[in-house]
This record gives sequence, structure tokens and C-alpha cells, in this order.
Amino acid sequence: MNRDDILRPLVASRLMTKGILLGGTLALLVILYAFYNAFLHLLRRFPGPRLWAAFRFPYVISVHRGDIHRQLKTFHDIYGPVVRIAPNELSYIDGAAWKDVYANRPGHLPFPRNPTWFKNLKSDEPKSIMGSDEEAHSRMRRTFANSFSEKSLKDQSPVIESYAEELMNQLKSPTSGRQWKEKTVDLVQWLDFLMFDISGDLSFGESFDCIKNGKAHPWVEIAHGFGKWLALIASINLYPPMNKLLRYILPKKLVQRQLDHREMSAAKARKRLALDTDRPDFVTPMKKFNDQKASISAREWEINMAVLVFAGSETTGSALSGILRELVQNRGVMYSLTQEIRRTFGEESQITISSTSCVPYLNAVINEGLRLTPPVVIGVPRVVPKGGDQICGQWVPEGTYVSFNQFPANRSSRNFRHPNSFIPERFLHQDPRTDDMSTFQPFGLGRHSCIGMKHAYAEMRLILARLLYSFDITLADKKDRWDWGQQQTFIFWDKKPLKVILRRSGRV
Ligand code: HEM
Repeated sequence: MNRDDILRPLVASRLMTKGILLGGTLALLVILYAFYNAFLHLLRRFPGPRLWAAFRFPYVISVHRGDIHRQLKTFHDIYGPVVRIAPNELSYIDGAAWKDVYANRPGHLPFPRNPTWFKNLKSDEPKSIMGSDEEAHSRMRRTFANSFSEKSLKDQSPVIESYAEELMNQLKSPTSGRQWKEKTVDLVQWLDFLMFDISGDLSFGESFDCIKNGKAHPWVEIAHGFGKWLALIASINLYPPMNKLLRYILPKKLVQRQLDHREMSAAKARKRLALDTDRPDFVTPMKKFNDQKASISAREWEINMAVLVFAGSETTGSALSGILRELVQNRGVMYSLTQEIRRTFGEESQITISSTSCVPYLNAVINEGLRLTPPVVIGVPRVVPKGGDQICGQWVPEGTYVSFNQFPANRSSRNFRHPNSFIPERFLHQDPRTDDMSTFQPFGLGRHSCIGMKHAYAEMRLILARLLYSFDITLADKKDRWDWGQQQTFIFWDKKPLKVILRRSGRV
């Protein structure tokens, strides 16, 4: 036996001992970290699943599996209206949380948006209205407000109506040169095309021509992946200091796709800004305001126009798809709504944004659809400000992430009778004993609430009325029935197709 033969096992055994010690120390640290979070942390008295209270990873995994909305629903069913869903995060489904977290309360500090979800890739990136910087937000909100007023909506109505007309013409158009009696189409796809074309026109001054071409514009295709992208960035941001390496960890191809998208948006925004025109869109009123007050920079314009296109199209398209799925799966409601529309309007040309503003059952159907299939599935989280604050009568320490989560709230039997059923009548004859309408805020509340709410309602009414006036709509496959919540969510719904048969109603 030489010297090396004697030393080799000794070295190996030392290395193994060191490895075991290191592994043991790490395991101990993880156990201590989890023990601290679960039993000593200031949030320890809030109910919730122990593993989620101890670590952030179950939440992140669920976000990436696309089932966070269902997980939250299950937790609220078990633990009640407030649940601890991560070491530093609480989820609410109690209506009082809307006011406490999102509204401006006199004598209380505002709860800012959680920067984790809105952090930029680079520190010098321009700010957007969706960001967490409160000063930038109020500057932009003031600039944009005029574009979303009643008057602006009235001015923009002919533009929106012209796109609804284009969609109807496309759906009615002969197939293979022949008139048709019935036709199968995917409404999710067509509604998506419609909403992006409208948003493109109002924000960039030109349509994406998705309806005309029958396919998504490259800008729109990339935008479809935006929810997954946001979820990815947020999950990395949840693990500081890993987020400092964000730009280096993310797959280069993915980052490049987003950067190309931004460049494409910037070019479109610049092109519209350069036009000397008073066309009725979002830009004209904003530009007038900005020319006087110089409130936002050129780079801020560029990013905000892209935000507006996405915020206005993904959400409204999703709402319309959800409502139409509920309608084709609930024939009684479909029948009542169709009757109301065909009774109210003698001709299709009478259906406009203004004429659809007071059609009661239509409004009730839209609200019930927003309740069952909320486009903003889970809440946009806020951070409890300095000094902590009371939420739903309980003190919550500063720095805690808090959110009102629409899907679990709207599907909870604490808040609604028969929460999973599509019953528009609950909005016509409201009964506070069975339905807690304070929980229903599809457009949010407070200074960050949806700036485009009036537009969204106007578009939804117009399009539903036109579709149901002209067509009898049924499911292409009778077995294709399922609950909207079964789909995955990546911030937004990952929508499955809605294949329906259109039959001409006899009115057209
Ligand atoms: C059914 C359709 C829509 C739904 C359900 C919806 C929902 C929401 C919600 C819940 C928020 C609040 C986010 C937060 O609390 O942080 C929001 C904000 C916003 N929405 Fe909508 N939205 C819809 C349509 C639109 C449309 C049509 C536009 C514009 C054309 C729009 C533009 C915006 C913008 C710019 C914000 C940010 C407002 C701010 O932070 O001040 N949305 N939306």
C-alpha cells in the first residue's frame, strides 16, 4: 500500500463530512426560516395552509401551473374571508377589504401597488399608469382622464361602432362564394381580433387589421403571451436578491421578444403622435392636455399607449368571451336576452352605443358574466403602508402584501347564493340577504380603478346586442360545456376556443 492509497479514503471521508455538515446547516436554516414564518411571524395569527405560510414557493408554483385562482378559492372555502397565502401575503374576499385596501380612506395612508408585479427590467425605463410609482400615476391619470370621459366616448362611438360593423360583415360574409344558413366560428378568436383592432385604432391611430385579415397581427400575437411574461417576472422579483440578476436569468429569446414588442409599440405611438389631426381617439384629448401642461414625456407616451391597447382589449375580449360561453351554456338566459334585444330594436342599424345604454336584462347579463368570469381574475396586490393599518377590523403590519381576489370572492357562498350559477336576475332584483354586492367590483375601486370602465360597458353592450340580434347562437359541440374557472390563468385567462354555430336570425 503506498501513501496515496492511505490518504485517498481519508480525504474522501473529510469531504463527505464537510458536505454533510453544509447540507445539515442549510437544512437547519430552512427549517428555522419555515418555523419562524409559521409560528413567530407577525402574520402568524391569520389562518391559512401551513406550507404556504412557511414558504413562498407553493404560491409561485401555483401561479406557474395556472391554477392560483382555484387554489385561493379552496383556501377561502376552508379558512374563511382572509387567508395567509405566503409568508408576507394575505388574500381577502370580504367586501370591506375593497374600501380598506383600494379606496382612499381619510386619515389613512394610501396602499401603493405592489412593485413586485410592476418592476421594470431596467431602472431607467419610463413610467406607466399601471406602475407602482404614485407620483407618476397621478400625473398620467390626470392626462388620460379626458380621453375616457362621457364626451370622449360619444366622440369615439362611431369608430367603435364601425369595428362592430366590420366584425358583423365578416361573420355574415359568404363562405366559398355562397350564402350560408349556418356557420361554425370560434368566437373567442373573433372577439379578440375585434377588441385589439378597436384598441389599436384608439391608441395607435390605426387598426391591427385582425378582423380584415382573419388572423392576429404580430403585435397582438406577442401581446397574448404578456400574462405569462408578467407572472415570470413577478416570481423572480419575489426572490430578492435574485431579481438583480433578472436580465441575465431570463431566456434571451424571451427578453428580445418583449424588447422588440416595445420597439414596435414605440414606433406606432410615435407615428400617431406625429399626425396633426383631431381624429376621435384616446390620443387627441391627451395630446391637447399634454401640450398645455407638458405632463408626460415622449418615452412615457410610448409605453403608455401600449399599456392602453393591452388593458382595453385583453380584458374586454375576455369578458365578452366569458359572457358568451355562459349564454350558450344557459339556454334560458340566452333566450330571454335574445327576446329583449329583438323586441327593443326594430333594425340592426338601430343598435348603437347610445341606444344600448339602458337595456336592463342586457346589463344584468353583463354584470353576472363579469361576476362568474372576472377578467381580472386575482387582485392586483397592494402593500400595507408605513405603520401598518386596519383591514376588515384586523391590524395588518406594514409591508404586508394584500389583495382582494375576485375569482374566489365571486364564487364564494359567503358572498353569493348559488355562486357558480349564471343568474342575471340577481342584478335586477338585488337582495342583500343572499348576495353581498359590496364584494362585486370588477373594475376595482379607488384611485387606480379602471379608467376604461365606461368604454368597456359600452363595447360589451354594443357587441352582444349586435350578435344576438343577427344570429341564433348555439354550441357547436353540445358536450363542450364546462365551468369557466377550469381554465388556467396567467394573470389573465388562458382562454380555450368557443366554437359556436351561427344561424341567421331571420332579422338579417
Ligand atoms: C371588462 C373590461 C375591463 C375590466 C374588467 C377592467 C378591470 C380593471 C381593473 C380591476 C383595474 C384596476 C387595477 C388595479 O386595481 O390596480 C383596471 C385598471 C385599468 N384599466 Fe381596466 N378593465 C377593463 C377594460 C378596460 C378598458 C376598455 C381600458 C382602456 C381602454 C382599460 C384601461 C385601464 C387602465 C389604464 C387601468 C389603470 C388605471 C390606473 O391605475 O389608474 N380597462 N381595469
